Amino acid sequence: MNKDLLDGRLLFAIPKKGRLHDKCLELLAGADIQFRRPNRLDVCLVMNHPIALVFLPAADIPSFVGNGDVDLGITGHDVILEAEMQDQVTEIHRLGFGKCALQVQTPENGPFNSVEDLAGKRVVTSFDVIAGAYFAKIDERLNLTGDNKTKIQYVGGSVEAACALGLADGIVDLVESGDTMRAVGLHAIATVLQTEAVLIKSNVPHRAHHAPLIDLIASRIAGVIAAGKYVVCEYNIRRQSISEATAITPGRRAPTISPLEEEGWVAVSSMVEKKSVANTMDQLMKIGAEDILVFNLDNCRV
Ligand SMILES: Nc1ncnc2c1ncn2[C@@H]1O[C@H](COP(=O)(O)OP(=O)(O)OP(=O)(O)O)[C@@H](O)[C@H]1O
Ligand SMILES: O=P(O)(O)OC[C@H]1O[C@H](OP(=O)(O)OP(=O)(O)O)[C@H](O)[C@@H]1O
Ligand SMILES: [Mg+2]
Repeated sequence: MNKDLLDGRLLFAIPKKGRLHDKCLELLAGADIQFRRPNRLDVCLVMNHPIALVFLPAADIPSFVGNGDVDLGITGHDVILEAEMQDQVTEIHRLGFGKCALQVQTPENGPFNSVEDLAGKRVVTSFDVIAGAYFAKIDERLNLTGDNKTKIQYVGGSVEAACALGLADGIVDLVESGDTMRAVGLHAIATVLQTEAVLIKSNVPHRAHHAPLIDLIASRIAGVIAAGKYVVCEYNIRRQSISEATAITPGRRAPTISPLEEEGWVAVSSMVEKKSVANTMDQLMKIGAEDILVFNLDNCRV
């Protein structure tokens, strides 16, 4: 692509593959950021905004954003810390996907069942910066020095194979469902950190002229995230039960309450967190609510 085509455009980095890629495409669609990505091209122009999307490995995005090579990006909180870019980028929003934990794992029936047991031994990981700092503190606490310190070795992937191959006494790797860990006979002995996908912007000042567009994208993305988190719950209830109903469905500011044509009855409409809606409906039934309806949100600004 001709570099002039990118002039003046806000550069937005998106994971090109892996666990975060599909969710990012959904977010872009929800935020009405329209583009066509020609086969195998990693840079493409957005049709309805002065933006270019740059598709990069998730682990490279923190340094691209932190160094000001691109303005905005989506990646994991974990890889920002691993790239030591937390002071060069600002996390604008947590995005609610890519949630997992970075955990210290050892063979289930082995001799190392705490990080103190494992300290001084061989640890294999793709997160050698984070794991190195983590074990350095433990080594210091246990007065392990020189050759007795924990030996951290970097591998680029398939970390979980290291113990079975006899290359490691323990690993530090991501765990979501725990299926991978259990499948290879490992168990978690400590959690180093929790992570999820985040929207980040560069702290490099020469990109500041893009601030209004960054605010617009951030607000649209926040709307898409909130729309996935909430549903609208509507129901009818007797007027005398309004205060109980309001306690169960307080809404974000307050529920909308409108009179029904039938004397003594009102209709209530309120946003409710998706994850607790079944429980909310049970409670509404108990106070006599009728015709309880739940609607998904396509998009919102809240
Ligand atoms: N199992 C998982 N569940 C949830 N989020 C995850 C999981 N694995 C990784 N992530 C998140 O996604 C980010 C990118 O990891 P991912 O493994 O998808 O990228 P990749 O290694 O570039 O891709 P691939 O594994 O396909 O080569 C991680 O830094 C982490 O934030
Ligand atoms: O707890 P789980 O739900 O099993 O998820 C954890 C697995 O997901 C990631 O691997 P990924 O699929 O990205 O493969 P990779 O090891 O090749 O990066 C991570 O490295 C773990 O291996
Ligand atoms: Mg991976």
